[in-house]
Amino acid sequence: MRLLHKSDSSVIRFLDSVALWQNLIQSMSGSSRPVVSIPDVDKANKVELYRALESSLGSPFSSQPFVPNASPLIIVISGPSGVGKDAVIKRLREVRTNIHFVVTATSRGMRPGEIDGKDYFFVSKERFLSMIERGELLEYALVYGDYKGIPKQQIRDYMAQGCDIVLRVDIQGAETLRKILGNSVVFVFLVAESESALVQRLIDRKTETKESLLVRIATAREEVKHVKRFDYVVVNAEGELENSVKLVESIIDAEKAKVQQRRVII
Ligand SMILES: Nc1ncnc2c1ncn2[C@@H]1O[C@H](COP(=O)(O)OP(=O)(O)OP(=O)(O)O)[C@@H](O)[C@H]1O
Repeated sequence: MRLLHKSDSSVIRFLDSVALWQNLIQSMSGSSRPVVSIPDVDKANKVELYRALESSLGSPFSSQPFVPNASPLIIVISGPSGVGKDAVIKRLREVRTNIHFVVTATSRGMRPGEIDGKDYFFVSKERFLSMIERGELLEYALVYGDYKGIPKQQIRDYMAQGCDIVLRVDIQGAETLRKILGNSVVFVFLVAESESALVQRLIDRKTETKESLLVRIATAREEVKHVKRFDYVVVNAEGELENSVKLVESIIDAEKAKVQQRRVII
């Protein structure tokens, strides 16, 4: 007597399934349908064989996709100041079509060079307050005296067109969205390879005063502790922007290949 190997059991399973199919075909040919002879695979042409298999199984082979199209995703990108959120999103939008980057509404005045509807939707404070009252915003915050918020309708409109949605929020915004949307959206934390790299990037950007540099770096120290509440972390290492974008693309692709898709209702 010989012990059954794993490979033996897979052969048996395969033979079982062949037998099952044979039984099925036999039981089908027992019905009123005429018995169809299937030509030999090495002799028949493809169409002939296809038709014969179809007739034997009793119904035309369906061209319907086995799996429905993946639902549109909402991807929330967050991370400390200066880590490269804007840079990653800008590149992502260049390399990937069918993505809509949500334009935030703000009550602050337009700065020179800014374009309404592209950089922000600029609205009056009164209009912003009425948007809050009517529940038109997914999330909003008062930042240094100005309101900023995410308009729901924009997300709905683009999702209805089949677009994936990218939201860029600070860590607090991500926490709020997690509370509102739970696991129905994907949370990506962008981080530099080290604190030192992050500080150098902020210095190189030349947009900050020494005071604001201190605030941003001290805040970043606290913010990196929040990484555990995110679904994915992407290290945007110095000079490796393309790799970071590729990783975000892979995250989107993997999410779309999930059997249990995230379903979001805004
Ligand atoms: N992988 C990278 N390597 C080198 N420089 C980078 C990389 N990613 C982004 N940068 C640069 O770092 C600086 C900060 O990036 P960016 O403005 O995109 O950060 P941010 O996270 O959007 O910051 P904030 O939250 O303050 O708006 C920019 O000058 C950007 O060009």
